[in-house]
Amino acid sequence: MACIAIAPANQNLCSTVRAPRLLPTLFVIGSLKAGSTSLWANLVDHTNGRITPGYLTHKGDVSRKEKDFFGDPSMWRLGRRWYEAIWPRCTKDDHKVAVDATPAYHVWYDAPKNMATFFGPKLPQLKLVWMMREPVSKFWSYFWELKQYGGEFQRMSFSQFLAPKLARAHACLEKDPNSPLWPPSLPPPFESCAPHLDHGLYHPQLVRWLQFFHPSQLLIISFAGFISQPSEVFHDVLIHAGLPRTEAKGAVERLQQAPATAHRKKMENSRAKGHGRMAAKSRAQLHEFYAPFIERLYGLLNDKHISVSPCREMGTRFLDPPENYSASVPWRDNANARPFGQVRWKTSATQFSLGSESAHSE
Ligand SMILES: Nc1ncnc2c1ncn2[C@@H]1O[C@H](COP(=O)(O)OS(=O)(=O)O)[C@@H](OP(=O)(O)O)[C@H]1O
Repeated sequence: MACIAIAPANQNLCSTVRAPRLLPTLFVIGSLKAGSTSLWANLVDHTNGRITPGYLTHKGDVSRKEKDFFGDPSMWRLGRRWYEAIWPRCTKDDHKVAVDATPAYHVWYDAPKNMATFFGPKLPQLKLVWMMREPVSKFWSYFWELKQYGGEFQRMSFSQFLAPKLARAHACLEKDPNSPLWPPSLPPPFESCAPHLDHGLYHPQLVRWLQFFHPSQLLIISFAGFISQPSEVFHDVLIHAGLPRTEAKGAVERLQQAPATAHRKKMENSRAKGHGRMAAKSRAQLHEFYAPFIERLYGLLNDKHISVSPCREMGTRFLDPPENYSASVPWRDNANARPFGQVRWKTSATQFSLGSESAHSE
């Protein structure tokens, strides 16, 4: 566990209003479709109440986990009092840690700035967790999530969904090959250059977060590592949140002993399972699109010495596509944990080693 910086003993952040509230110090800021529901459920289910999710808002069930406040401008407008009121009251000897797990935060350009405004000099006390998944399978997962919402996405095939977005992004890259393509609000001609695709552009997003947060406040989680070593990742997150080692150990034991219930399965939160796999051509196009951004991200993580959990994936190419890649099936081995310098991205359809295409492709 030596690669995870040990957080100072947990300090509560109580708001200054007359009936002070226990404000969150732990934030899961990303990524959409990268296991955040599962991690969040482990945090609130297996820490004996030590990690607390706060109250429901008008957004219903999902708001136990996701408060949305610092990202979505319509939520930010609700104001400080509104946010404070959705957390439990502070008690004298309260050792709880409140968690706001909003995986869309990393996509909102103003989220880190809003946090800085809200927390002021206490900002350095916050701990951020960012789960990162190889962006092509993440994009596929998000497509099936969008289909749940009905509307225009309901009738769309994956290639109909993808083609105009890629065309738009490539047009922007032709104008400037170094365009970050994010945020969507870049000035013309780079406005909305990569709709939906921009969720996987971790590099420019991380640059933005580092304008407000010290690298040691961040813990990146490898999605592949989360699946293969859930206990180790859980332990790292608890230590990052400031829990003492003895408590973290107890929580990990409870997680390991927990039965595989329907609740746990539900918390995996899959919409993509049962929908086959992405067509080889789309997959190759997406890999080609994301490859340079992922290279830049590896460079930034290494330059800033940002912790990655599980430890064995630190300094590795943990976001590369695995061999025998299938977008619909998360991999469970350690194929990705290769040293950072070793380039593995392959960018044309013919270079992929592909199994036979699923009958349900798209
Ligand atoms: N333990 C475990 N094993 C394998 N896969 C897992 C696990 N936990 C979460 N997942 C996968 O993570 C995807 C859901 O991520 P999120 O909960 O972050 O989604 S959301 O953004 O909050 O909607 C969703 O991915 P897809 O199945 O590809 O859609 C889940 O299957």
